[in-house]
Amino acid sequence: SLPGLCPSSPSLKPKHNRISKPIPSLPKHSLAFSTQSNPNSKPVATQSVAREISADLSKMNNVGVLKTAKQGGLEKDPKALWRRYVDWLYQHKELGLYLDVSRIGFSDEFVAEMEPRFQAAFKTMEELEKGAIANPDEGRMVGHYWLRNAKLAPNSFLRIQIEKTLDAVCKFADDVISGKIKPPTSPEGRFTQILSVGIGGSALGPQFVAEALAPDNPPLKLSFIDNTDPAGIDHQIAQLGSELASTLVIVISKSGGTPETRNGLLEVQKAFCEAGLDFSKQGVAITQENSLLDNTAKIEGWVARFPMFDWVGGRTSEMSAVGLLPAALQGIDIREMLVGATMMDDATRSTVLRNNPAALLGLCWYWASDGVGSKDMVVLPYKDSLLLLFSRYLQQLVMESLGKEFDLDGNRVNQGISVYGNKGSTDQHAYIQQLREGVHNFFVTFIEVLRDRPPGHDWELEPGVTCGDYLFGMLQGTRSALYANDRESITVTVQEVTTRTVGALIALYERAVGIYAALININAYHQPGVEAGKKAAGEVLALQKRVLAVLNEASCKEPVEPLTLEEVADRCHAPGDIEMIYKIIEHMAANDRALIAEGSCGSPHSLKVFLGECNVDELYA
Ligand SMILES: O=P(O)(O)OC[C@H]1O[C@H](O)[C@H](O)[C@@H](O)[C@@H]1O
Repeated sequence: SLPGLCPSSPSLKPKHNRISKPIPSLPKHSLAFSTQSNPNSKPVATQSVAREISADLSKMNNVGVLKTAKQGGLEKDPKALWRRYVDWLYQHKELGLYLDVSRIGFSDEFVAEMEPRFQAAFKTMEELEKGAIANPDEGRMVGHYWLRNAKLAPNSFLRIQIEKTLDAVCKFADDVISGKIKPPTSPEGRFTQILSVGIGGSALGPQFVAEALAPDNPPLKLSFIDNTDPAGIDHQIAQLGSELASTLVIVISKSGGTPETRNGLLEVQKAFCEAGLDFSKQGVAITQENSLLDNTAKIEGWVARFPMFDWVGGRTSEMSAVGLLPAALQGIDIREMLVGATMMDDATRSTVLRNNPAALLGLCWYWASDGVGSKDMVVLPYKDSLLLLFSRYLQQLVMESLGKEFDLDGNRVNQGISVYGNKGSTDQHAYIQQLREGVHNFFVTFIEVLRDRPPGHDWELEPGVTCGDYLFGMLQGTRSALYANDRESITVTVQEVTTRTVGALIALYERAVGIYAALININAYHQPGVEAGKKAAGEVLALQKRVLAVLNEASCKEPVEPLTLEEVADRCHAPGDIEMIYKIIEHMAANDRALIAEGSCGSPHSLKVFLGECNVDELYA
């Protein structure tokens, strides 16, 4: 065993006189080094051992580069930390964006070991942007970078499509805002509301941009139906009330067939019908050409249709019509958002790690989560308006991209990084307790916005101190408190929340995910796992139809024949699905669509059910 690893060694004596279990004899390549903040802890591996490990590791076949064992705990000497901070600080001068990675403890050896992988990742990115089939599982190109710089597109056809769509979005938004395009009957004589119907990447981008950038009094107010929850849909429609007549409904679905979105559309069309309104005069579709949704909008003569491209994924579609149209209709300068993204794209094309903020993020993620997602990514924007960007939007971007079962070589890797968080300082009053003292299974990303309020609006709530100073203090204090307990963190700083910086932040994380995916050798651009859930949901609905048919038949008998769960399962020829049949009946009974003749859902074996009325047509359907 190596010197210093023996449990009796003073450097490893536990801080609280608890009996420490003897450290098991460790295999040669998985040296465990104390990361306790014990001041006496010293690197226990000598340089020669580290070199030996490093040499052997490079021969090991593994998901990623196993990081060189940590040399002791995290750096705690303030002078050394300051040097590390300055040495690694990334700054994008024009964007006013900083990236601080100094509180992630990667070693120089680790950076050196990773260099070849980063060069390979940069090459992968270069080929992706040139039009390579970067999504091999679906045989698709990956072109979200072209959306903000059409000249990058691999051919003139795509370039023209991108440019034409952007111009069409801008013109349509101008015409709606000016009242040139208006609803047929509305007191205001113009559109005043937008109702976006879409889910996942067809909702999260528009939602976070609206929260981050919409003016307090936008020309059209945006609301969302992003689920197939009847009560949620009713609530959104009720909120619109009579303004339904001046509501532009934008239905967003890349595939054009997502069930939740289709249900939302049908529910909204029903509301229009009940209000005596012609939906086609207020409907807009954003979908792939010739999709079911596109053809519906075409046949029904909706107000407008905008294309989505198969080389843009839902989670990277904010710079397509999906995000640009809702933003433009709220008066947001979408061309500025594209400029910010373009500037960041240029920066994240650098092949020098230290000059590439996305690569620096990838380095931190790999180190902190061992390249296998061993730690979660807690994201804390200390700015209310960035909550959705850094919680639900980033959650989808990271987890739907990286959470994959197989790598590109077909190895089962079950990869991913879990993302959660809301906002600071609010979350300090929720779960920071566990982060500071509990299970150490995360690293933090702080998002800092330097400008607290527009110029001239600041106010001292006590001599020399403003509300924003508290927010600043809370961020810095939490960062220090976590680091003092060996909790690592990254800090992204922007001057203020502007259209340009939001565009840059989107681009930064899109690229970071792409580079990290290359480091761990996975396809970041498909989502096979989502299909499994959709298929299973279809099977439940098919079973529900069979249950209804069986209950209907029993209910048309004279006298009515209430059935037990076993009888329903047998008549559905699905004895193995009795639990799902019970759940279906429970759901129908709760919505007055099945009647309980005997027993209760609390004791399934006692249940006898039938339908309230016999549907003769169904009998012979
Ligand atoms: O835009 P749609 O085709 O309706 O898809 C909406 C969402 O569906 C699935 O959940 C995909 O995993 C998401 O990436 C996508 O954003």
